[in-house]
Parts: sequence; structure tokens; C-alpha cells
Amino acid sequence: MKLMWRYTIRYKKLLFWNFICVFGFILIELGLPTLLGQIIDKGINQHIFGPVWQFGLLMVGICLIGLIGLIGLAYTGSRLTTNIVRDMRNDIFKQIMQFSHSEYGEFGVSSLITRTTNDAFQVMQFMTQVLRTGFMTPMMIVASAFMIVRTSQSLSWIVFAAIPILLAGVVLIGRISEPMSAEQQRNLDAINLNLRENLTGIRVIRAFVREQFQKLRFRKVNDDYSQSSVRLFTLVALAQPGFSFIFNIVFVLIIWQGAVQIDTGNLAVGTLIAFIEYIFHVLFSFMLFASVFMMYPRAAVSANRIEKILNAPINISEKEDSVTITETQGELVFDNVSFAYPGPTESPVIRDVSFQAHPGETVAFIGSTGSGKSTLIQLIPRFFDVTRGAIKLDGYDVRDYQLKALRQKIGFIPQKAVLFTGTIAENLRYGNPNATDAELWAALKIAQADTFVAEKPDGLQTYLAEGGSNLSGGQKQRLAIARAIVRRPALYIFDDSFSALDYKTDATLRSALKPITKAVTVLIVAQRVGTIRSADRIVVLNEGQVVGIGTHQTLLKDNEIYRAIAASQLSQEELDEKY
Ligand SMILES: Nc1ncnc2c1ncn2[C@@H]1O[C@H](COP(=O)(O)OP(=O)(O)OP(=O)(O)O)[C@@H](O)[C@H]1O
Repeated sequence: MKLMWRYTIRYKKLLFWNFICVFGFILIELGLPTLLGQIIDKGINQHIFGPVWQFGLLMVGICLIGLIGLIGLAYTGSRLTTNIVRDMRNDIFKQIMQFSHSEYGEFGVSSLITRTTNDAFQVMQFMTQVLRTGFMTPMMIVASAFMIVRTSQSLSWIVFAAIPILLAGVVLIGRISEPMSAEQQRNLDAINLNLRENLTGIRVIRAFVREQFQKLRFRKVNDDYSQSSVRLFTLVALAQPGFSFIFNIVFVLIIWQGAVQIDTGNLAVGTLIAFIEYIFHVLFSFMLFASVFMMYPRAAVSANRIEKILNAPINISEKEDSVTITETQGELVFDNVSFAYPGPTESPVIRDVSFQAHPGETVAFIGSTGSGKSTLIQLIPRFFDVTRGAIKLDGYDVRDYQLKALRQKIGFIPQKAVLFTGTIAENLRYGNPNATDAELWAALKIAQADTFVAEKPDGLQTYLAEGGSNLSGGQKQRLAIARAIVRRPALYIFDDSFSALDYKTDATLRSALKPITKAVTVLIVAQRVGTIRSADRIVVLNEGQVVGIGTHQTLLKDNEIYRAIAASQLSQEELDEKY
């Protein structure tokens, strides 16, 4: 509730008007029965038509005010809730953008999506109900209770006897439904996870003819969700007839007692009609209030899930006086770096790694799969922080930098090219919005992507479908390389980015890169010896440790692991070649 209130209070004016409109509504609901009672008792029963006109006109006036109140209530309520949920989603997104990769892993992408969409929607639904009825119903209950006591004290006890029973029912349902709601949301997370996996992996599913298997897996999570929903909705649905039953008993008792009192001359017919109207309002308001109350546990579960994101500590943060400008560009030092992924085992995947890379140099990393190459280079832009040791870029520890300043120095080309929905030009300008078309074409030329882009009828304005799915793997990779070039960084990091390219394109691309990387530092992670044999230094990794540093020639001579990798990929002639 704190979370919802924090967002609601931002809109004090709307809240104020919402509150005022509630009065309009109460006026119509309680004013009409009072006037109706007067018409019957002072007009119809006495056969005098003056009061009928008089009170009738008053009823029309009250109706108009009430109508304005109702329209205002609907308008302010919907404005408030949409604003609240919009702000909430913006804040969630802002927070997610600051998450390190550990936090992504902890929450899971699917759950982050569910929390931003469905949980926020649950909160919105609850807030809509609160703003429509949350203020109104308590006021209505109090005002109607006052009118009930004022109209007939001898009948009012029947209503007041029923209220504690109804209250107990509402509290009980709220208690039982809370864990059920939590389970329902967890099951929804599971559906999203399953769906994401199936949609992204559809080609593999088809290739392995596993549609039936996946169908059964989906059916299982979907059934779990519907079962938890059925349990929850049954509980809430049971409340309705239960409350109606109590209401009906109250009405029967009042009509019976009222009839007795009319018979003895202690009560007028119009008063009984007004009394019944008040009771209807008190009970109806109670019912609305109860529905808000019963929705609360569900909304609280969702709000709690959202709050967990908003309050999650950000592992990768900036210091107060963080570095923004440096004298050198691209001077990299790894000083006894160790790193363990957060988790139950926390055993290091990088151990005591030290090396240096200077501007103008190309340093390559090779090693068997899982030896820690990708992990190592992800520590430089601080996707994760080192566990021990330090990484220094241009004389400063990467943890001392302003994150933006640090990452602006780096042109990162991930293992799997990621492109965004939009035009090729928009994608290329991702790291440098001011780049000219000529600069984009120059970068495309270096990345060996100019020909295929030029062949497209719309050239740079070619629209890329979701994730660039209308391009080949190699085309996507070349665009990702061009995007990094457009940025003109001080440090290039190629994380196995050449593996999607054929040997010839790989070689041409690397030689085209040379002129623009003369004064900057280049790090290349590669599986292919051919990609890195001309590097100034090659770092050989094995189980997270450096087992050799040198040139292709020196490593071939001195390093057994490198020799084995090279021998498995190159011919004897190539092994004998001098670089
Ligand atoms: N997010 C993660 N959480 C926990 N462990 C991880 C994570 N990512 C990688 N690892 C583990 O860290 C080790 C190093 O993985 P990494 O991806 O750095 O290796 P790599 O040398 O780049 O492998 P490849 O050549 O196959 O890409 C592996 O044992 C892997 O299982």
C-alpha cells in the first residue's frame, strides 16, 4: 500500500478533485431516498401535490449535481490510475536499466517482464477500484448509518448486528487469498518463461520435431496457472452469494419489523421506504468496500513483487567523484584479477589474471570453451565487478569511473549480435547519434557490410524486423561491428565476433580495421587461430587462468595448449608460416 500511496500522492490535485466528486455521488445516493420519503409522506399520502413538485424539482437538481460528480469521479480516477501505473513502469524500467547482469540473473528476464506488465496491471486495477469506491464507500457507510439511526433507531439494530459477521467474512477471505495470489503470479512467471523459450527456440523445436513435447510442457504450466486462478476466483466468487444471503436476511427482518411498526402506527410508509434505501446503500457500499478489501491481497502481492525490483540494491554503482576524463585513451591493465559469478558455489571462473594492452596493440584471447574468455572481457565495461584484483583503464580502476564515461570508451561487439527494431541507420547510430551518413557508409565498408546494405532498395533506411530477424547471422554480426566502428572508441572488444563470418570476410574485415585501430586498443576473443595469429599478443586461457602469453610464433614454440589448439585447426604448412 505504501508503494501505491507513494505514487498516488504525486498527483495531489487530481486526488483532491476525486475526493470532491465523491461528495457529489453521495449527495445523489442519499439525497434521493430522503426526498422520495418526503414526497410519499408529505405529498402522496396527504393528497397534496405542492410538495410533490417541490421535492421532485429538488430531486432533479440533486441528480444533475450527482451526475457531474460521477463523471468527475470516473475521469479523475482513470487519469490517476493510468498516471500512477505509467510512472511505476517508467521507474521499473529505469531501475532494470541500472541492473548488473547478476540482478538480471537473479530475477530472470521473464519475471521482470511479468512484473512490469501484469503486476503493474494488477496494481492499476486495484487503484481504479480504490479511487472509485475506496473513499466513497466508507463515507457512504458512515453517512447512511447516520441516516439509518436518525430515521428509525428501533430498526437499526438489525443492520448493526449483521456488520460484524460481514466484516469477519471479508477479513477471512483476504487472509486465505494472499498466498493464493502469490502462487498465481509465480505461475504466470512460469508461463512467460515457457513462452519466451518456445518462441525464441522455435527453429530448434521444429528441427528436432519436439512440438508435442513442448506442447505438453506448455500445457503443464498453463494448467498450473489456471488451477491456481480457479482456486482464487472460486474463493472470491463464494463471497458474493454468502454476502447476498446475509443481506437478504437483513431485508426480510426489516420489512417484517417495519410492517409491524406501521401496523401499530409507529412508522410511516415513506419512512420505511427511505430506511430500506439507506440500508441498501449501506450494504451495497459495504459490498463494494469488501470487494476492494478482497482485491487488496492480490494487489499487495503484485506491489511487493514490483517493490522488490525498485528496492533491489544495484551492485554496479558509481562513486561520488567518479572519473570522467583521462589523459590517455585505451591503456588497459589487468592486475591479478579474479572473478566468481554470484551464486551458491561462488568458485572463481577467472583466477589471478594479469596482462596489459596498449593503444595500437591487438591482444587476443584463446582457450577451450568455458575457459573464461567472455567472462574476462565482460569485466572491462563492468557488466560484472571483479571479485579480487583490479582492472585499470587509462590509469584508473574501472570502478572509479562514471559508468557512462567508462562505457563510452569501449566499442563492445558481443558474441551474439543484438540489433534493435528500427532502420539500419538508427542501429548504426546507436552509440553515436550525430554520425553522418558518410561516416555510416565508411563504417559499413570496413565491416564488409556496405555491399549488402547498398543492395537493399532502402539502403540505410532498410527497416530491421525484431532483433534483425530479416538478416543472416553474418550480416547481423557485420552490422554490429559497423555500429562499434561508428562510435570510434578507444578500446574495441570483439567477443568471438568473427566466428559468424567466413574465413575470407574475416581476413578482409580485420585488414580493413587496421587503419582505424592504429591508435586504439583491440581485444579479440576467438575460437579460430586464423583470426588471431597476427595479434601483437595472444593470451592463452585454461580453466580461468593464464597459461601463456606471447605471439603466435612464440606460443607455438613454448605453449603446449596453444600448440594443440593450433594443430587442430591449421595445416602443417600454415603452422610453419612466419607471421
Ligand atoms: N552467468 C553465469 N553464471 C554463472 N556461471 C557462468 C555464467 N556465465 C558463464 N559461466 C561459467 O563461467 C565459465 C566461463 O564461461 P565463459 O562464457 O566466460 O567461457 P568462454 O571461454 O567464453 O567459453 P566459450 O568459448 O564457449 O564462449 C564457464 O564455466 C561457465 O559455465
